Amino acid sequence: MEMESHKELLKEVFGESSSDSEDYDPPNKHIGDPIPSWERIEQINGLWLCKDFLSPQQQSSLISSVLNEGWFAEDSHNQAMRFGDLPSWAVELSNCIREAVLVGDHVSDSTDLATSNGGMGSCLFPSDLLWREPLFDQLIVNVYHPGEGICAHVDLMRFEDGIAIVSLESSCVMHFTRVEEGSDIVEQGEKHSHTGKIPVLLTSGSLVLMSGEARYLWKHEINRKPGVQMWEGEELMQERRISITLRKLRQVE
Ligand SMILES: O=C(O)CCC(=O)C(=O)O
Ligand SMILES: [Fe+2]
Repeated sequence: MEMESHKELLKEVFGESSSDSEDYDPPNKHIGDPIPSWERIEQINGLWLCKDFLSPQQQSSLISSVLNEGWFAEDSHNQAMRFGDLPSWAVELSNCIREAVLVGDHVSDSTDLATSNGGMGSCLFPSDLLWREPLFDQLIVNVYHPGEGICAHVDLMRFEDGIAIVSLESSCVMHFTRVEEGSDIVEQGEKHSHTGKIPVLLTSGSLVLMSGEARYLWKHEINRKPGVQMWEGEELMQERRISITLRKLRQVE
């Protein structure tokens, strides 16, 4: 049933697949099987990645919607921010995110039983965040040209917990570093690189969810300077990258 509703929702959001697309089978996807698979970044509680969130068709349609807004008509414009009522494609994207969490939940529950001790990190997206209305009311679209990235930061406290990032076009590596690196919190056991940076590969169509520790205790950055964007021993090709970040403004008391 849930699978059906997800399918219906995707159809509603991105339209019925056109007849000429019937012979097109996106890689790693089975037709009629849109259940998203969630990957937990094990070193970072509250950080989840859904690599197959958007099909290639959905990605193209989303890129068109974004570019049709006309926000990036001039080359010097590389960021657009919207508050409150979001464009319909962003509302639809939010709905898809909620649905992907609901449908994917079961997958993560079963893996968690085997791989985690049931701590905070095992929760894909806390239900109080998932059911708030609206789920998101702030949107940032970033367009990155080759060489451009974003410095290490924790998102501003004016935003609530629960942040989503959808990636489009060029893949990139986002690095996560603990806030107060070098303080007394030392992980037992497994050692990571001496920099303590955790790399996460963001491919086109992927969705990242950050909540809890991932949102508050880790900085994230994208450094696209030559030689930095390495994945599995290879440097990633850098062309244009578009990201869509969705957040909720904190209520001011
Ligand atoms: O472009 C991205 O993937 C991340 C953007 C981001 O971290 C931000 O706008 O706060
Ligand atoms: Fe950010």
